[in-house]
Amino acid sequence: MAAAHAETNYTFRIPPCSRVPDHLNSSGLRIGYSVEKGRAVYAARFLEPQTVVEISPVLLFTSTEYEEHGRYTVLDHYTFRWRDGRMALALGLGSLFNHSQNPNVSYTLDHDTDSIRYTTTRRIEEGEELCIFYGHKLWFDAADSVDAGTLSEDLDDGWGRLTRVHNLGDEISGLDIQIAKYAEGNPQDPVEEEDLPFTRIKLLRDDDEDELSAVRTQPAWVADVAEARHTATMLQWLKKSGLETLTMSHLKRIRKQGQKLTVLLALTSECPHVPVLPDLPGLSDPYEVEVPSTVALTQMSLKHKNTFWPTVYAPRRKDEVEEWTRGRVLWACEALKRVVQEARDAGQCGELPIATHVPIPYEEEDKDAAQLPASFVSRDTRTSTSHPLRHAVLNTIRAIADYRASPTYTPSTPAATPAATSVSISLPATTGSSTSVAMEVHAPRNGAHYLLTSLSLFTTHEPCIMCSMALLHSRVKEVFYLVPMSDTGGCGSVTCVPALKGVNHRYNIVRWKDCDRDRGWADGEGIMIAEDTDA
Ligand SMILES: C[S@@+](CC[C@H](N)C(=O)[O-])C[C@H]1O[C@@H](n2cnc3c(N)ncnc32)[C@H](O)[C@@H]1O
Repeated sequence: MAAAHAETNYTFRIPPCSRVPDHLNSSGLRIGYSVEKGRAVYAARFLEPQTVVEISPVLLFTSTEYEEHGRYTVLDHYTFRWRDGRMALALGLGSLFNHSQNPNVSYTLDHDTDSIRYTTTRRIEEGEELCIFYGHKLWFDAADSVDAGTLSEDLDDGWGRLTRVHNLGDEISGLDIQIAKYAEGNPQDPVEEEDLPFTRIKLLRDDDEDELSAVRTQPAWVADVAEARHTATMLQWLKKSGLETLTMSHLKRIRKQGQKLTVLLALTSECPHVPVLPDLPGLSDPYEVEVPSTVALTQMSLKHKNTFWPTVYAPRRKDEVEEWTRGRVLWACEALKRVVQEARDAGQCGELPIATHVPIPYEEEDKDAAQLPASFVSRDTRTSTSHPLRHAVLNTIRAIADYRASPTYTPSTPAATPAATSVSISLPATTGSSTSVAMEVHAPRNGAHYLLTSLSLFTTHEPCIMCSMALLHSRVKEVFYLVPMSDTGGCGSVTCVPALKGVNHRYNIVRWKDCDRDRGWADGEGIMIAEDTDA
């Protein structure tokens, strides 16, 4: 929704409240009146998130008709850019949704049925106004946003301003709405489970660290104490020394190996220099050992971690849900947007419109563990390579393994570069020419580690059973997908591979909401494939 032309030469008046009809649609929306905005759509009752609240048929104008007439009329405040340069006027309630910087309704242009579908993006209370997002370049002073004018002038934030909104195939998608929503506010703020744009099908089980190879460690300073009676003195000294920090709270202070007692002094990351110790008989010089980076969540993980250093055991409460912050949700929305773009491009090049993306992890802990200085994007290349196994997921797994395992590869940008730098890496042709690596160099790569441990994989379509199994073997941390594949999916539809009995690894599965075939907004993204395709 946006005025197509800034130079409209008529006066638009906000209709007076006496003109508001008594109207209630079957989803519980009514027309009301707001002094600043004119007519508006309100919730007559509580509405669940992801509810389709209105489907408006549209009246279409040809581009000539619109250019010659429509744009000089009040229609210019109400029309949406449709296909082939046509303009659409939403009938029903569709034309009465006002604009908000924090919309609670997303909309999808349905070119097959010539209609626009409006869906709530969050829980809406009775009496609340329902608003959509018109774009950043507004032609009026928005009542609920002081920043809107500044944005339209100064900020190219990916919406591409109004013209982008109007371009064919670039309609405001559900993802754009979500990105705009989570870009606002404090990135540290937690997001309620029900407000997340996705559903977590399978949470990471606490046995994710059950393998010894998955234990993440870091160096720490320790010292041996010759006599047991001196450990208490050392602990008292430590408290006063300033070496102890909260980040050590998952580690016990003393390790006993046979008769040998060792005291944990400090994490090397927090105390780069050799600590100066008190003058105590039999105390060794400080030396470094590897200690676990995190608390032990399971008994098995505790056993493994204790082989490095005695660790605190803190199992999660049953059904405890991992918390998501606004920043992390934004990270996920942007990663998904990237993968949708890649799939759409692939489709336009004659490939199946399926793509995968492994971004640099959001959490610092995962960043450290994964040591992935590059984000990886792959598309399905079965068509161009005439190879049945060139699925997007397999191409990504292959690309990351090749990149990490190659002993000869040296990033063209030195690893010591202080700021993140984008460079391109050529990958072996066997993965298909479409695998690209957007490399942001932050750290030296880990040449020995070819798995996807600690990494999140985003994919447009639910992976097939083969790919779901490959992801399991690759030890991926979590898989996000947009389109469920009811006939072929191995992450919840036909079967749930990581939940099968006997598998030696489990990963989280996260499914985007409202993306069902023929119903959800993903349907309008140009990436739909036959349901019996293995994605
Ligand atoms: C599609 S119409 C929405 C319905 C309109 N309020 C009416 O009464 O017909 C778009 C117009 O509504 C008004 N409008 C929409 N959102 C607004 C907002 N946040 N603040 C002020 N006016 C708004 C602007 O005048 C805009 O040109």
